[in-house]
Amino acid sequence: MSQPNQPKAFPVSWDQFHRDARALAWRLAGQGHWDAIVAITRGGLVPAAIVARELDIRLIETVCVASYHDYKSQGELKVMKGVSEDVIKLGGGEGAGVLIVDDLVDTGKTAKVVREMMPKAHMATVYAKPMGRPLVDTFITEVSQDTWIYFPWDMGLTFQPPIRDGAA
Ligand SMILES: O=P(O)(O)OC[C@H]1O[C@H](OP(=O)(O)OP(=O)(O)O)[C@H](O)[C@@H]1O
Ligand code: HPA
Ligand SMILES: [Mg+2]
Repeated sequence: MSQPNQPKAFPVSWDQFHRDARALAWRLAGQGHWDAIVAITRGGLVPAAIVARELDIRLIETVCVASYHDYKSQGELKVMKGVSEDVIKLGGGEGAGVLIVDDLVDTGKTAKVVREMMPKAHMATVYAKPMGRPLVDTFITEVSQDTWIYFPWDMGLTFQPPIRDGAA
């Protein structure tokens, strides 16, 4: 289940993800008001929907970034769609009043590219690893750098052999 270069696994159920994303919304609610959310696709779409519902934010934009092209290694980072100028200018420019949402920050590469587009925006993720943590303003749970987070939309139920049959 773990990635070859990340020996520890942190599987997250839908239930757990919903709880953690809602906890993120609670934390954000005490920190101000946002005019819009920019969701970093695709992983950021799910927490963005939950945070938008909790904070009653109706203006949702996407920034389409892909950094991992397979399940084994980090590929080139590609920005496939940027953020509209209208959203960047909302709170006076440079992303002021904008909340950027992603599922997690790992190396921080994705967050860095998006932050450069909106230096005054607030960056929020549900999970964070130590390398990327300095790039995030608000997050809920930190896991170690050698942990791979398994999101519920990437998983399915599988049969588990009984322990007495030799399961590890
Ligand atoms: O901090 P980093 O090392 O840049 O990694 C974090 C990013 O990697 C994953 O996205 P990915 O590009 O795999 O695409 P996805 O959201 O479509 O799964 C994750 O959803 C973050 O956006
Ligand atoms: O730990 C992770 N889990 C899922 N996707 C990711 N993309 C970067 N790091 C991770
Ligand atoms: Mg992503």
